[in-house]
Amino acid sequence: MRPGDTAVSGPVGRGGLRAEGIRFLLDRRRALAGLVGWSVLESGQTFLLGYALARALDDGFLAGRAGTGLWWLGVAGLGVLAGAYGTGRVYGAVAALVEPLRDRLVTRVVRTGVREADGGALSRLTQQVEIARDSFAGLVMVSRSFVFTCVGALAGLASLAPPLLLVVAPPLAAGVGLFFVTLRPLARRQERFLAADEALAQDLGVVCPGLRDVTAAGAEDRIARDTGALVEAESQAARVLARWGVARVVCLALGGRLPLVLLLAGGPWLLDHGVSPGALVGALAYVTQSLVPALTALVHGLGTSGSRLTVVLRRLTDSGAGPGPRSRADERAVCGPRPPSPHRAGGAPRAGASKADAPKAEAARAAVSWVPPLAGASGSVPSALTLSSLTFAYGAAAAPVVDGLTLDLPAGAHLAVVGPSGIGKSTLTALVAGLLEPVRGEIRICGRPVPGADAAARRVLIPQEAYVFTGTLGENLTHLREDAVPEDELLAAADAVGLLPLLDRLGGPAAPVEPAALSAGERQLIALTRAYLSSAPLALLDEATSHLDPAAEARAEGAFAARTGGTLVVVAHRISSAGRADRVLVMDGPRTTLGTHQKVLRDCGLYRDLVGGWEAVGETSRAGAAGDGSQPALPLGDPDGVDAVAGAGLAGDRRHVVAHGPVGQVQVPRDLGDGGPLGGEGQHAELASGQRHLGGLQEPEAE
Ligand SMILES: Nc1ncnc2c1ncn2[C@@H]1O[C@H](COP(=O)(O)OP(=O)(O)OP(=O)(O)O)[C@@H](O)[C@H]1O
Repeated sequence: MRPGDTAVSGPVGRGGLRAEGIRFLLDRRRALAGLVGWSVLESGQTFLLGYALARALDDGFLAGRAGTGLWWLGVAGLGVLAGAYGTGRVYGAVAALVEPLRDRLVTRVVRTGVREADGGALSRLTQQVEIARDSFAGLVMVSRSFVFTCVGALAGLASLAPPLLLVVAPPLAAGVGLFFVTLRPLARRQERFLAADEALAQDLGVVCPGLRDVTAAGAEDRIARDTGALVEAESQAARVLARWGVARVVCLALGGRLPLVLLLAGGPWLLDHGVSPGALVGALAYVTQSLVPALTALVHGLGTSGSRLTVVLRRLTDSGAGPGPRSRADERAVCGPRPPSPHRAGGAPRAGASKADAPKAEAARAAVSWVPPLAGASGSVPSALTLSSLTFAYGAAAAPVVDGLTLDLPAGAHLAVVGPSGIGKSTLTALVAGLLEPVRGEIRICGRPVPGADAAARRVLIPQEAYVFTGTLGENLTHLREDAVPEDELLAAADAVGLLPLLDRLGGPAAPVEPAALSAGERQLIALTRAYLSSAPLALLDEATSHLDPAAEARAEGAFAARTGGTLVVVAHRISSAGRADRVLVMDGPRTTLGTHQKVLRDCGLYRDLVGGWEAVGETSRAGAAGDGSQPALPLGDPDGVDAVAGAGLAGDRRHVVAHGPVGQVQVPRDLGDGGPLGGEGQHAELASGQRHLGGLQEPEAE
């Protein structure tokens, strides 16, 4: 390493950066001299371009001496060859300047990376070093090219005819001057834009992988607000930058186009005042072939590479070369300081949560706070859930999945949604959760519209795939609560939902949880208990108990149904869920049937098919009652109402979830009672294949 290559230590400000840059260049005087030498050869080519063209016309072709004209053109050709050779050597000289810069920066970041033992930071920083090298090389090339092109062209103009210099030089100087005046404010705006872009990229890097969790936690409004603010900030920075970008156009027009216009418009006058036609053509060649391209490269190159280099160098030299931005920001050399993430404001990652999970967990942490049911004008308590002519389709030309659905659920109601697979049950819950917007109609939870400012606080959606993060069990369970949850409340919730055995086994609320070490059913129990503990009055269970055994499912649903002030909507995974609900909504394409289990059983053929057939009611009911004796059967034919079915479980269900008729064209025997004539293994297999057509209403797992 050379003496001047010692790594810089400590933060370096703007002034320090400039001084260090000058020192760096002074240390490389030889490389700079080589660069100048080869650039002179290049500028000789520029000089010859217009001069030889003027001579070829004036002394050759216009004077009737074609040989002389061709000779001068040959000279111009040789100039091009010499210039090309010079350009080739220029690259070598630029490399002699750029590579030491790269080595120096790499040394610095490797030291930092090794010291901090952070491989990721090291990789990002070395990537930024490459960006710095490329930007520096670009900067050297365009500024050098502009200077030597100007020297060659202006010398050529002066030697052809001094009036030409007077026409071209002033507007060129004005354009270049304006460019340098606007360079600093423009670079600052560019930096601001890059910083805003980086902040947005970092925010999206946290939010996007956790979108499912954000949705599950009902944090959409908050995330949309926070990320939206960053989008708006970037948009604002881009607009300001674009306004300043207009200055570049003015520079180019002034320095490049105006000389051309003046030469053409003033052509007759110039010709009358001693400028030869060849000299005028030579001047036009200088402007169009040399000055305009060089000025354009300078304006675009210096504007972009310059500010990029400044930003990257500051990032690399400031504060011991911190790790810098990730993701998209690295690719774009977007460096600026990282603003605090709005999602982290006021909330450090929970103790025990892994680094990887913390952002997800924070993103998912929704402000689900209790919103008391609003009293109407009359003082009456509004319905827990109201759907008015709700209509939704997945596309403008698509058939509606939900069509004119009207529904009113009082607080404390327990609704089961059933229907064939793909009929729209999850779509309905997504609409109620505010994840989809209706095409027509209205949704209200506790009297307030969905979507709406605080809609997410009034419902909690538990999807089939349960979200559990690395942390303590207690952190997982209280994730949706803003306030501290007393341990006895937590234990009571765990007991109600059926989590207590797992809680004991893991070692209590303070025990660490490793999501991958839990079964799918255990994860569902944790998610269910978390939702149970949340303050949201409406719980939406979208096949959220699919991995639980029937008894555990019954217990969890029962807990939600009994939750104080709680209203429950269950997309039924098993038909037994419908039996436990006080209302059943059967979705059958655009047709829907709503009522108590008994009423729907009477009125809806599809529901009868789903539960085993109206005709088989008495028989199956009896068979169910004689099942394992531990749980009452689904009372298909019992007109006394739904109360009797609470807790309907395995034995009854297994007899009833037998479809015949139109559902999925499944032809399954009606009676598969244990010990019956069709109760062998082969029939179980047949039933299992039939289940897949039963619209999410599945038979309990085969024993
Ligand atoms: N994002 C989407 N874009 C377009 N169509 C969709 C989308 N999501 C669902 N659908 C369609 O909407 C219909 C209803 O789907 P949905 O998931 O609501 O049914 P489901 O009753 O919940 O089904 P399952 O019981 O199998 O979960 C289906 O035909 C499905 O293909």
